[in-house]
Amino acid sequence: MNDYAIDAVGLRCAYGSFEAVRGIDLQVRPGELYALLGTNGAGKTTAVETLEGHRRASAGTVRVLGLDPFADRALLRPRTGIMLQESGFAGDLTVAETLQLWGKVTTARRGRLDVLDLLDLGHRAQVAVKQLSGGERRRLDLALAVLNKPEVLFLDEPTTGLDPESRKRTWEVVRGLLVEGTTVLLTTHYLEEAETLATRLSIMDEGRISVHGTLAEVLETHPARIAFDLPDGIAVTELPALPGMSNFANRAGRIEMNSSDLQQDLSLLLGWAGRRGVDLGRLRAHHASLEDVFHQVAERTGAAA
Ligand SMILES: Nc1ncnc2c1ncn2[C@@H]1O[C@H](COP(=O)(O)OP(=O)(O)OP(=O)(O)O)[C@@H](O)[C@H]1O
Repeated sequence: MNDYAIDAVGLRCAYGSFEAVRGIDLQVRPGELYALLGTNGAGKTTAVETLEGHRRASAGTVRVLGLDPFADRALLRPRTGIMLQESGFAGDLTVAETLQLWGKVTTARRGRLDVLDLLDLGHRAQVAVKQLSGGERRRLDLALAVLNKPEVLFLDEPTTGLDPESRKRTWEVVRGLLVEGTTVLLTTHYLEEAETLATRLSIMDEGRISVHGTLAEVLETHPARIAFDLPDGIAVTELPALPGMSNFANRAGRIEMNSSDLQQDLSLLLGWAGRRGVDLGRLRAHHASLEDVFHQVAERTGAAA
């Protein structure tokens, strides 16, 4: 017995001879939001579907609230909420009817229309599902997923296709659930979403977890970046030696480099530019962002973001 709400060790999932998930460890603590990021086809959905109990792991152990999600599905399902990428609503039912139907299926404890108000859908309760906008459908998806006040909520790309306002509304709802103690496993392609909501995160690539930790831990392990335009009349060989520099590149006069000591390298560079009286055009210097880390993971295997 352990204290994790979700605990996967050495998880592997295969489609025939193709192994989509190649031995991942994933531990999510109660009440935290864990974001699973990854390149296209990295295996996120496959991993999450296994945690949801939709498919059996080909190797490794998986526990959700201490139960095996595949073998103990009947016990576990009422305690979890699942928002899939694609939902299959009956378009002719109204929003309220859809909610009532789903409430019966999941023996929802909440099971009433207040969840619609929570997601700003109260005024659409009597509208047929097929008449909802894309964003409203997504919000209805979330309403159904949280209807039974789940202890563990799986959100697979919950805000894809939503406008910024609806996305923020969704984040507020998710934050509210976290305050109530719900554990959330989120997959998303929006890095900002993970930065905003996640306690911890990991980045998957080709079936494996490449990077994991809190946002600060993930960023700490990656170098800062410096970029500027090579001043007119200056040769690359004249630039000062920077002790923390690596991955130096000259892209048609745009100089880019990593720096393991941003403050020191930047002060050396600016000191040199001052003495030479040259302008470092479009100078940019910044600590690693989640986007930088993501691109480095993707570049390692040439995967698309
Ligand atoms: N039913 C299936 N049969 C065979 N291969 C599959 C099946 N479903 C997914 N795959 C393959 O498994 C790999 C992982 O897919 P998965 O959908 O889990 O990745 P993902 O990280 O969720 O991708 P995306 O972010 O693009 O949705 C991909 O190479 C995909 O083509």
